[in-house]
Amino acid sequence: MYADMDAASSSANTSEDSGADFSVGRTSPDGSPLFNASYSDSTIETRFTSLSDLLPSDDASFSQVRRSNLPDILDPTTAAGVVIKNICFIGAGYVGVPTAAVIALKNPFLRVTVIDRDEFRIRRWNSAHVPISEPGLDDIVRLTRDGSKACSVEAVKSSLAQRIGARSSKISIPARQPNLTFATASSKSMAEADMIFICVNTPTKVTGIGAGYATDMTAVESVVKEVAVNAKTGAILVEKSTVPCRTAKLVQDILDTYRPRARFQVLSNPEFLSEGTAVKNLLHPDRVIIGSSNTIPGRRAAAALAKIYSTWVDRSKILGTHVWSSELAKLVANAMLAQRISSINSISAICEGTGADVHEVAKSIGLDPRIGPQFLKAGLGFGGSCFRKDIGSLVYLARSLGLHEVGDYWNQVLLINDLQRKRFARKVISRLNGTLIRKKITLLGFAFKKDTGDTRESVAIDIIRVLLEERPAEVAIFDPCCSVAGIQSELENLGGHDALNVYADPYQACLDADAILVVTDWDNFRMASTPDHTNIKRPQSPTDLTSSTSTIVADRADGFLNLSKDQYLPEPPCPSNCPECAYSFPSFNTEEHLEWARISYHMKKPKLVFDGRGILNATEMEKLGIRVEALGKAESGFTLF
Ligand SMILES: NC(=O)c1ccc[n+]([C@@H]2O[C@H](COP(=O)([O-])OP(=O)(O)OC[C@H]3O[C@@H](n4cnc5c(N)ncnc54)[C@H](O)[C@@H]3O)[C@@H](O)[C@H]2O)c1
Ligand SMILES: O=c1ccn([C@@H]2O[C@H](COP(=O)(O)OP(=O)(O)O[C@H]3O[C@H](CO)[C@@H](O)[C@H](O)[C@H]3O)[C@@H](O)[C@H]2O)c(=O)[nH]1
Repeated sequence: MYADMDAASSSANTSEDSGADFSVGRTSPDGSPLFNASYSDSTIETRFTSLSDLLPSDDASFSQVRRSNLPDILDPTTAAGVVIKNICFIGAGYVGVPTAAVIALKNPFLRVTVIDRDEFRIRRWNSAHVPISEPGLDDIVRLTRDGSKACSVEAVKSSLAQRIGARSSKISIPARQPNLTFATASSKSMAEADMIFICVNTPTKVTGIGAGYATDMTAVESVVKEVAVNAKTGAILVEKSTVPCRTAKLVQDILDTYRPRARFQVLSNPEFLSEGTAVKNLLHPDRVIIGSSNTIPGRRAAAALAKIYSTWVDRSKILGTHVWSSELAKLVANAMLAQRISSINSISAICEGTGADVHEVAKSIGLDPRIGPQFLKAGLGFGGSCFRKDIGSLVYLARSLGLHEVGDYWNQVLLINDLQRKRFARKVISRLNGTLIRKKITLLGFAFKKDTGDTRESVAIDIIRVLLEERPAEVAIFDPCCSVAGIQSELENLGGHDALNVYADPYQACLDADAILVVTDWDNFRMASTPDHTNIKRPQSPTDLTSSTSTIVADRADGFLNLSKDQYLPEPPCPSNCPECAYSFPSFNTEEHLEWARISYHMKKPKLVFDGRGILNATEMEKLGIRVEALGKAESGFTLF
């Protein structure tokens, strides 16, 4: 797979490179010539002859002035004269909309427009059926998209009132004008924008040079061309998407090619939010990184962006860097986080062979402040749309620079992640006596992590693939947040299979299961924190699947806004034939815990539950007759002493 990469740096004049379809061109680390219509193939060849071509020093537009002589981006005077009134976000996805909505919320005098070519997505953002399930997001979208009514709230309950020292028992909140719009029409929104955020997807290439590792820049390239044609001169382009290091040069090259006389500034402002906590992360970021060129206009553009963030982010958390550092920092942040997960997962395999408990090991090492407790949760490994692709991009970058050992080092993080899923699936098969024929296996969870309905790079798919090879009678799937139709469409990647069934009810999914696999760390799948087995209502008959469950307090992001429900304006009405109104979502109340006693009653012996996320208390489950097998703990029956 990598053989082509070295060849590419010395001989780019291949059939892939010379074709007009840029989607299959090299994208990292220095793909800009391939995206620049003005370069001939011979130009490309000259530019790829040595490693020094890949280094920033050759790039005048990004390194004109020594950094020490540049104005401070946090100094409000640096942005003087840069007027930002209209902002356009391109890409109405998991990053584009939460970021746009929070910027709109905190900057009521800015007009924010989110555009996307996906009409279905835009229609849903303009409806009561927002397409992304993210705690707190629907509140912010409603407030910024629809505006709000004036109202008063009880001061005693309001942290806002406490902060402003209000004496009255009520404080008045004025009406708010809408300042967030969703649209498919792109050229007008781009033409009006003073600042344009690129938030489109940057997946891994699936074919061509670097397939499986390099970033597919098709969407970025396409929107930058549109921006070049439509944007007003002086507009600031912000890379919000995660992109390979030196993409800003690629962007600048495209702009120069299509609008040679216009002047644009290109910034890098990577996003670090995690799904499930996106609103929380955006409202309280650890840091905001703004990368710019080493030029005065570059720093002024960075200062203008810093000013927008500083309406709610402490200036000490806003860091100005060179654009290459900012682009690379995003890949490195994800690689370091994922590396911790693979490191602890590699230890989980050792634990299984030695009798140590990986959770005890993780806790023990996490107490060392130099190591810290975060991202040491052993289990099925990382899924999601980011970690795999971003490490792939880093591996590709290193190998393209001839740093093969460095590439191999980071690639090992991916290999350990794959291994963990395989080990889990093999463990299930082995515990079920090596055969799944005539057996029902239930997967609890399909989303790549809790508190999201996102199924991209779901761990579940890989596990199901292995299970299906053993020809089970049924693989049943339940997730509290993913729609049945959404899971079914993901399963189509497996080529469709009669044995696969998606349930909207967890108890139906678990009925008569030979084994249950906990695949996502949903809090609902944990046992209630104070289990009292004497009080657990046992079903009277195997068909009694109706009893209610205990309640947990969900860690939701609501309340961030100090909002009274009286403030909301009515949501846009749905047409009578609204397809989303007919969508089937799980009937399960997402603020309830599963009743494991009830599940146990309906399971087949030996009542095996495989805990892929380390969220179940094996001792408590044993009281219900359930045997829990987990990654990172000694094999059942293993005794050292
Ligand atoms: N999802 C996350 O948690 C997260 C966090 C940080 C960074 N990122 C990065 O942000 C970027 C976007 O990720 P996402 O999860 O929001 O992706 P997404 O798939 O949810 O959204 C991307 C959107 O871009 C739209 N799009 C693609 N090409 C377009 C075009 N030519 N014109 C208009 N719209 C177009 C798509 O229709 C889609 O709605 C990626 O680079 C990703 O790596 C994602
Ligand atoms: O100790 C841990 C922590 C996480 N995970 C798994 O790792 C994956 C990713 O989790 P998380 O990082 O919480 O979610 P993401 O939404 O993928 O966020 C990551 O990817 C984003 C996209 O680039 C970045 O912005 C975030 O900073 C980065 O945390 C999930 O499958 C988790 O189950 C573990 O297995 N063990």
